[in-house]
Amino acid sequence: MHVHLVDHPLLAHKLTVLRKQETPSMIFRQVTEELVMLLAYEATRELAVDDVEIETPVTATTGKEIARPRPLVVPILRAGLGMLDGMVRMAPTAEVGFLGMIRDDETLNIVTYAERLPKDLSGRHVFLLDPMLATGGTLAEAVRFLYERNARQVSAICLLAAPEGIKHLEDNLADIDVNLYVAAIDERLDENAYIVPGLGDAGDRLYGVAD
Ligand SMILES: O=P(O)(O)OC[C@H]1O[C@H](OP(=O)(O)OP(=O)(O)O)[C@H](O)[C@@H]1O
Ligand SMILES: O=c1cc[nH]c(=O)[nH]1
Ligand SMILES: [Mg+2]
Repeated sequence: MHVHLVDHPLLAHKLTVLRKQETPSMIFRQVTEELVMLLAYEATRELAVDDVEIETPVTATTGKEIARPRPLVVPILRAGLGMLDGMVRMAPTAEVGFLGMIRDDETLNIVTYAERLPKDLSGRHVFLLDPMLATGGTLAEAVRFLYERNARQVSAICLLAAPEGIKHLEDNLADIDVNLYVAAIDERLDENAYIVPGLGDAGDRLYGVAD
């Protein structure tokens, strides 16, 4: 796995807004989108492009377009949904698939409760979106799911990661080539497997407290 810690003053500032407990959901959603746009700029650096012949008002020339097959963006519901709009604004030719996964906060077991993805992901660059990489259980399952559908170019974009989660991915996805883009790697997990200092429950902060 290749870990890309994207170190930039704008990311650091916006992440601090998300961390503050008094930041309301409306601002949290807006700033999440902005953060994703900045991370997407780095995460899409290796996207393939094709030459395309175009006419400017002045002359004929050769431009570039994102190559086909189209990239696939996959937010992991629920919290990953908060990252979707920012990502597709940056990658306008991308298609979107969905994975619904929830971590049982007591057992830490991962349940996949929804899936809407192409059956065959051969040749596609897939971008997984999830703000939080805590134990790494969710992301490891999501990457494995994509791999089993023949995805061989997988990039995961997360806002925050815990060192324990990165280690879990390294240990469990040693056979898969994954690029991980994060805005910060925090100190550790607490006894409830929440990221410290973190930002709390990303899904709840985006959308309100779930039952
Ligand atoms: O690395 P892990 O220990 O697996 O934890 C991270 C997962 O927890 C959060 O989702 P959650 O399960 O709370 O679902 P939600 O998005 O519906 O709130 C987060 O968005 C990740 O998907
Ligand atoms: O800190 C954490 C850990 C898991 N899920 C979250 O939303 N936040
Ligand atoms: Mg949650």
